[in-house]
Amino acid sequence: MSMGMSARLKAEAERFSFYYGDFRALKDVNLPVHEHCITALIGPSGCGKSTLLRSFNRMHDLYPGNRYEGVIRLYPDRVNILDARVDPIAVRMRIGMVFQKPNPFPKSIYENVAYGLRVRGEKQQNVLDERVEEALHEAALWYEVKDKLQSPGTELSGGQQQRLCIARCLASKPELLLFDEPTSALDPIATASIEDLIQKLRAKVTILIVTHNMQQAARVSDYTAYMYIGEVIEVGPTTKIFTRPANKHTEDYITGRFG
Ligand SMILES: Nc1ncnc2c1ncn2[C@@H]1O[C@H](COP(=O)(O)OP(=O)(O)OP(=O)(O)O)[C@@H](O)[C@H]1O
Repeated sequence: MSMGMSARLKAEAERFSFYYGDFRALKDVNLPVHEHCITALIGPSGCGKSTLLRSFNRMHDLYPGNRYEGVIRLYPDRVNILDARVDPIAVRMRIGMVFQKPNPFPKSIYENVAYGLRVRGEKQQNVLDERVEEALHEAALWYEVKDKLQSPGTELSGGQQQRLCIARCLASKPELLLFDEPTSALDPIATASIEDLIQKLRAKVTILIVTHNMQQAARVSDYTAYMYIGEVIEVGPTTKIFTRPANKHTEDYITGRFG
């Protein structure tokens, strides 16, 4: 087993289905998410990768007509985060999300990172300063921004903005981080630095990542789940999925015969 492998679960989807109105976008999905590992969701366009990822922090709650069925369990407390009694805001404190396009708030670098802490009621300046610096270090951005913390976050480069968004998530000390194609808007150099960062982050946090780039999945992830038309067809250690997939469909996709 490689460094990132762990037998412990951080989360899992169990017989999970999702509906946009009458349209069933996910069908009885089972997906283990191992603690301190990187799990990649791959599959052809429209197979449901983003829909599944967004379910993990109840993003679909924001639109009427959307419906979850089944279970998404978070460990160690085994709470079903889809339970109507569970507050989605509380879920999003434990499970952060980084989007495809960097989306810093129109605020200073400092305030972007301090945001989640302020929302939680943190008022002590020294605590805020410390957490902001720590999160910027963890996101490998501190040395680039330490002398301009009051500048607008939106004035950073694309790759820096993405690391700022990662720092914003990390400041709240999430247990699980969701990445939705986090490098698709970035150039190859910024992409490499984000990939490097994601790999380092798994020491602190569990990671679930959607990528349309198979090479990226092969490079960064410990586990890969192959999805097709709303189903998880196969999931396992990345090396196995890419060299000895059990399913013919997975093999055809991996070898580029379709998709
Ligand atoms: N808001 C929505 N309302 C209705 N259907 C939707 C909505 N968003 C997505 N879908 C449908 O759900 C299915 C899954 O879409 P999703 O975006 O999750 O796929 P994906 O694998 O992430 O695709 P891509 O790689 O192209 O981003 C598709 O058939 C899509 O058309």
